[in-house]
Amino acid sequence: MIKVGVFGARGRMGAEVCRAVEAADGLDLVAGIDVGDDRSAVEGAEVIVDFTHPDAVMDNLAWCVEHGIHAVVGTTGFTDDRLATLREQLAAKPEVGIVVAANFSVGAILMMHFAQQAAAFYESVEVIELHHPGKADAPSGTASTTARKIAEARAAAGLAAPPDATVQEVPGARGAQVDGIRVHGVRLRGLVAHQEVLFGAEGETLTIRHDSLDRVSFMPGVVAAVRAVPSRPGLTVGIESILGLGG
Ligand SMILES: NC(=O)C1=CN([C@@H]2O[C@H](COP(=O)(O)OP(=O)(O)OC[C@H]3O[C@@H](n4cnc5c(N)ncnc54)[C@H](OP(=O)(O)O)[C@@H]3O)[C@@H](O)[C@H]2O)C=CC1
Ligand SMILES: O=C(O)C1=N[C@H](C(=O)O)C[C@H](O)C1
Repeated sequence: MIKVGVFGARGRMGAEVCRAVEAADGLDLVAGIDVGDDRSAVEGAEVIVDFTHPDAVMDNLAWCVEHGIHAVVGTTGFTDDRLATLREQLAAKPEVGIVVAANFSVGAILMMHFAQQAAAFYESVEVIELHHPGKADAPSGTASTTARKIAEARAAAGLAAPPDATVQEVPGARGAQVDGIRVHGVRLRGLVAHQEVLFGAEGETLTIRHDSLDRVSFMPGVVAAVRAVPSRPGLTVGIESILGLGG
């Protein structure tokens, strides 16, 4: 049995993770805590799952590493600087593993993988992410990750910047840019988590779309990461390698 604790247990994702851990063979939910709760409740855990807030997650992870507890992290907000900080902290505790992933749904991971493959073949590309209005951040972690993967693939293929007249009568009308890729965010009651990647070339377009219609879609990836992390010391970014997709 792997003993699991959950940070953010009363949140949208944390509550779903508690249910998934309780239902999963070989996992034992030690405790779920939220804002204001004492972390000592999860001290018996071997793995912590964190779905909290970008402002809280680094402190939570420093605590996990200090206590020698592995972590599976879905909370967004991971810049290169934050990942470098985690690597430094883990260097002092080489037996500890942390898996950080912007998205745990298998479909979203495939969507990013397919987008990366398509990127070299299209002059134009834009990313549209669509989420529930309670989302803490914009653009989504998934959209930023997708844009970075596309930018890397374009650079490797020697593509120039996408064509763009950059006319914006209203600032923001053309969205944000992540590594030179346009990213647009929609917040709409009724949505959960959705993304389209639009590619264009002379006379054709290709749209890759993924929809998480329910937060259960993230659970197989979370459970797989919880099972994998005790045998993966150090930092793992993304769950592609856990799912056997490489990366
Ligand atoms: N990687 C993935 O596949 C996915 C990632 N996410 C990400 O997960 C994060 C959470 O999303 P979501 O569940 O919708 O958000 P919610 O706001 O519903 O839940 C977050 C919970 O964490 C609590 N919390 C905040 N700080 C702490 C802390 N220091 N210790 C313990 N609990 C804390 C919040 O309490 P309070 O409300 O009192 O502040 C809240 O209950 C976001 O960054 C989101 O982008 C979401 C879906 C999938
Ligand atoms: O906040 C959310 O809901 C989600 N957050 C993650 C992100 O920012 O990419 C994953 C998914 O999009 C849902």
